[in-house]
Amino acid sequence: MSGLSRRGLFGLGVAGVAAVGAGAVATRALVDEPVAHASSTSGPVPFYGSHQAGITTPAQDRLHFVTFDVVTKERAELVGLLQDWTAAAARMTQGKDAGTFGAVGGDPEAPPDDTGEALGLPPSGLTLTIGFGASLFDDRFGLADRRPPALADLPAFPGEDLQKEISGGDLCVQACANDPQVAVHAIRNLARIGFGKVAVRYSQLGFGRTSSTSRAQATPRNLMGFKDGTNNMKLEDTAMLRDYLWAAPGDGPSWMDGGSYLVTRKIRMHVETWDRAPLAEQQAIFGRDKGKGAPLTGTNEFDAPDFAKTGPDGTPVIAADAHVRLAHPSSHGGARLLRRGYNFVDGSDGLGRLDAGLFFMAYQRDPRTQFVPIQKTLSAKDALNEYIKHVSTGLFACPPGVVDAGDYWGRALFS
Ligand SMILES: C=CC1=C(C)c2cc3[nH]c(cc4nc(cc5[nH]c(cc1n2)c(C)c5CCC(=O)O)C(CCC(=O)O)=C4C)c(C)c3C=C
Ligand SMILES: [Fe+2]
Repeated sequence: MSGLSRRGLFGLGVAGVAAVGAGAVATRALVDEPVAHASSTSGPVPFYGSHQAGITTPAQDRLHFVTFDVVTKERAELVGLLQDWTAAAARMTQGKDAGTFGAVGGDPEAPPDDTGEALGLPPSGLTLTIGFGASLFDDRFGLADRRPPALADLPAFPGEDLQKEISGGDLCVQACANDPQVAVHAIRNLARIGFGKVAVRYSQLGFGRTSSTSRAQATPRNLMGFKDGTNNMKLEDTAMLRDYLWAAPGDGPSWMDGGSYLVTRKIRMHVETWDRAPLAEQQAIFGRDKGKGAPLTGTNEFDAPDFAKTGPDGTPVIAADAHVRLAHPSSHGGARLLRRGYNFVDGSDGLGRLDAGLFFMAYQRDPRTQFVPIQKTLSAKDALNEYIKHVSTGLFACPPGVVDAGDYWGRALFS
């Protein structure tokens, strides 16, 4: 038993118990799961599927995001690591220890193959999602001709103040869960397994998802107090996901078919300044009401904004520099993003200010026609710019899902 699950069966839910008890049979059933989500906040999310979990999966409450630099020069070692990581990820997402012996089941004279801090905790909706950064496609691993055109470096945007030490990375892993200890445990164990082959470049903790990715979820609030994610792309929007989320055959190299591109931006908020801005100004900046999240031209949260509507003075009710006007698909030829960001507070900055903001994450089919034009517009015109600063950036090609236990993260890229 200890080799199968050191965390026990409680909280696993029906699918999790089946996975623990029935091995390969249960795994096969998980492959057919149409949408990767847990039946409860503590249950398991299926790991295997044609797309990676953690993208359309209803956004969990907690994030531990990490990027790694690959330090080995051997392609075979990198492939071996991806295989080992995949096996550990398949286990941990189902509430098992990272390795088959576990935190306490192995040789007492050897380091345990799991660090142990998730012992007794349920799977908590853990998803692990991998991405490959542009730097992986340099001359080290023979991948230069496999770099997707959509993984083009992001241009510089006005006003950003990017810190190299917390930007980029050869690989990224997004761990999302409804228990922060479960997300941290997963990243820590991947880093442990990668010792000598990869080195952590930076990591970011997040809390309080700032987007809904399913219509079944209530819209959460960001640290500016506004509902965030109202007009996000959601897993129920099947046609939009096809057009704006998943890389399709013919888009680029076939190894990315069924994958998606992740843009990350750590965005510091000047919360103390924001908190001194009048309510009317805050609402004008977003173009939405702070209470219900309704557009300033409507009454309810999901009313469509009317950008043509003018007030008694003849000026637009939703201002020309309002965030939702500038980011709206109608300003970008229909382009959309699947936003999946998290709030962060990294303590204080030594100057009496909270080091707080939004760890923005957005998945898309092609950043060149989605994130880049939207951010170009926002960086040039958004009234919100007075209160925010982009301090880190990342762009990653997230391959399609791992289909079964014989497959591994990025297999099509290396074969
Ligand atoms: C380049 C993309 C975007 C960045 C960067 C960004 C930063 C950012 N956004 C908020 C808060 C809100 N954003 C909202 C909507 C919204 N934002 C983007 C894109 C970026 N935001 C899009 C595409 C949209 C949807 C626009 C639409 O279709 O109406 C909203 C409104 C509610 C909602 O629909 O989610 C809020 C609030 C912050 C605080 C921020 C940087 C710190
Ligand atoms: Fe936004």
